[in-house]
Amino acid sequence: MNTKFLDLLAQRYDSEEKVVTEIINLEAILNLPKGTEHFVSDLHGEYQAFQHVLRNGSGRVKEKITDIFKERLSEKEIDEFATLVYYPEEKLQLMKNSFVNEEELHQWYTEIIEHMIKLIAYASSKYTRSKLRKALPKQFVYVIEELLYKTDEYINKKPYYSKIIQQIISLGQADKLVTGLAYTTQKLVVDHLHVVGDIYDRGPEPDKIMDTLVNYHSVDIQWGNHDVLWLGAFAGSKVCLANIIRISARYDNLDIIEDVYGINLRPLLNLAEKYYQDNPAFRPKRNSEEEHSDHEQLQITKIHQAIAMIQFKLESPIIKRRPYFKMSERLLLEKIDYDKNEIIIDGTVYPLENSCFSTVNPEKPDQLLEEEEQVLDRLLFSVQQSEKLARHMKFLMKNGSLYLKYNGNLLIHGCIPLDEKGNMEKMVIEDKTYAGRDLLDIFEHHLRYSFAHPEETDDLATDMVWYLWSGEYSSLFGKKEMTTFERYFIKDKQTHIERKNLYYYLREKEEICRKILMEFDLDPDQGHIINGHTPVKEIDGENPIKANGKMVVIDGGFSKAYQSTTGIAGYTLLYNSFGMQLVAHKHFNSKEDVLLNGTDVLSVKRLVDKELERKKVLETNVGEELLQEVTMLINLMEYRYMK
Ligand SMILES: O=P(O)(O)OC[C@H]1O[C@](O)(COP(=O)(O)O)[C@@H](O)[C@@H]1O
Ligand SMILES: [Mn+2]
Repeated sequence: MNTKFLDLLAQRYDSEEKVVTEIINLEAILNLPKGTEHFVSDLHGEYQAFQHVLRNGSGRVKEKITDIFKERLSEKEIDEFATLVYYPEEKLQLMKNSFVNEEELHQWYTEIIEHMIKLIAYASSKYTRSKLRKALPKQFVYVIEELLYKTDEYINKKPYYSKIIQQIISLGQADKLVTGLAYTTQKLVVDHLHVVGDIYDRGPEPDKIMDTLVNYHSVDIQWGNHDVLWLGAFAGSKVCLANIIRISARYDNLDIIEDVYGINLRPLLNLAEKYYQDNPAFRPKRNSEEEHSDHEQLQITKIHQAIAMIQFKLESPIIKRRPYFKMSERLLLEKIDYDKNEIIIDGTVYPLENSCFSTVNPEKPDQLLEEEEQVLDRLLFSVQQSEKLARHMKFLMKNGSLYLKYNGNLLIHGCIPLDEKGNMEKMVIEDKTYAGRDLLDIFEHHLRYSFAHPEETDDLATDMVWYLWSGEYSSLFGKKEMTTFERYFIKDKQTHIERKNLYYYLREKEEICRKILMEFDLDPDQGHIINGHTPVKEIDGENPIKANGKMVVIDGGFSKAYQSTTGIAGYTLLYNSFGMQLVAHKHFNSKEDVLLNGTDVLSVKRLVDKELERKKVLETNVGEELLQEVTMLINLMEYRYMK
């Protein structure tokens, strides 16, 4: 081993004792049970529902409370306790209002603090003391540790402990302590979070989800097609930008663009007012609680049309300059007979309805009006100047990837494109052929390049980000075509169908999943593929656990817009040292409902896989890294202290 490196390391571990202590510490950690991984996907802006799942650890919090207190507390008391752990600030307020005098309140504080300490002792039993310390509220570390490590045999210390608690209460620190303990518990039940894509679009608060993730103790993200659309917009893709605004208008979420990210929509509105009228196909879907005035609704409808038409025009030049995208069938503006208001697709003539083509020049249908170009330039400038968006997008890049190999599993939002024989589908990009893992790697390479060069707007990397959104062999889209145009303008529903890649049928087969795992150098006996993206329709009897347990699909529809088709309100997955469990969540009403009624017994669990032997840190990704550290420290030991 490089002695220079060892000399550097010796600066940090500058005594024999320090090296020995660290080796012993790491070896001990390697033999602890692996931490709990929590998988969520397709959050689609549903911040409240996401918060709930995060705070209750997909049922883990209540499970732990029940384990310890089922003999001592009633079901109602367990519910109340759990709610306090999920939403400490609000629940404290409610509790405080429910007591008639201070004495009662103090009595309650005393009990609840003791209960919380017990809960934390239990929830942290598989962690080292040092890890637990890091999860404790800073200002109370000393006090909590005193309370945690008390042993009941020392009866003579009892007054000392109750004195500590009484002091905390009388010094007015109880609320802070309870709140801190609640958040510590949340951290302890889930060690690491995976978000398997689609944070953005449809729902009202993706920005708040991003803020939560930025502050979360340990998280990675596998980008979804919608996330990539936002990344693309920030990276300079005008067509991605048009798409995010179109979807925001469609779902009545323009305030995310305008108020949250501070992007000025005024120029777009002016253009929209000039060229568009009311149009039923472009009215926003009812999303928010608040009613719009007719005038506001009309404005959104006009913006929706203006940006949709810009989007369609922007697609053409990309399709033309990238023949290997094989999207020429999507040059729909050229297939329109503007006099007859019809379109010919695959030899069939379809009448167009709700058309709004007043900015289209039939001779050159993809030509943008000068005004449209100006609007786009200003929008792009505004997007790339938004500090908040920059913060969120950089985080998404830093913590995200197209796919992830983690503890033997393959996490990917969409698919690995396959052909009819189940082989990895090939795609030619600039005369080179890619398939399987190589294809995904080149996609990711282009996305990262595009993000690093936001000033380039028409290069291959930037076009490729749009391909990831809607191209046939995109691992995030995984369908033959995106029929957005047909959905707006053609009545015949046959034209709306988006044919899925064969992956979505073949993934039911175990041998296909094993083959994919091997393509990614994963052990097919141990590994699973974890997917999001396609809502699992429980309602129709679809099973989210496929291919003899090798494949788990966890898009159950956090997105309210999709809950009627799935019949549930989202799946999450838990993977701890005992195995993997799928949790199906029923509809989440509101935080208020949970606070007042404790309505939280909503999850149904299903076992995906049970470990024959409890899995240790040693067998995880983190374990691998720790092992390398141990090896380095042993080298240091030999080099420095054992000569
Ligand atoms: O439900 P909407 O708003 O019409 O969106 C439909 C579009 O969304 C997509 O399903 C992509 O979004 P998802 O990744 O959430 O599935 C497209 O395939 C489809 O064209
Ligand atoms: Mn998706």
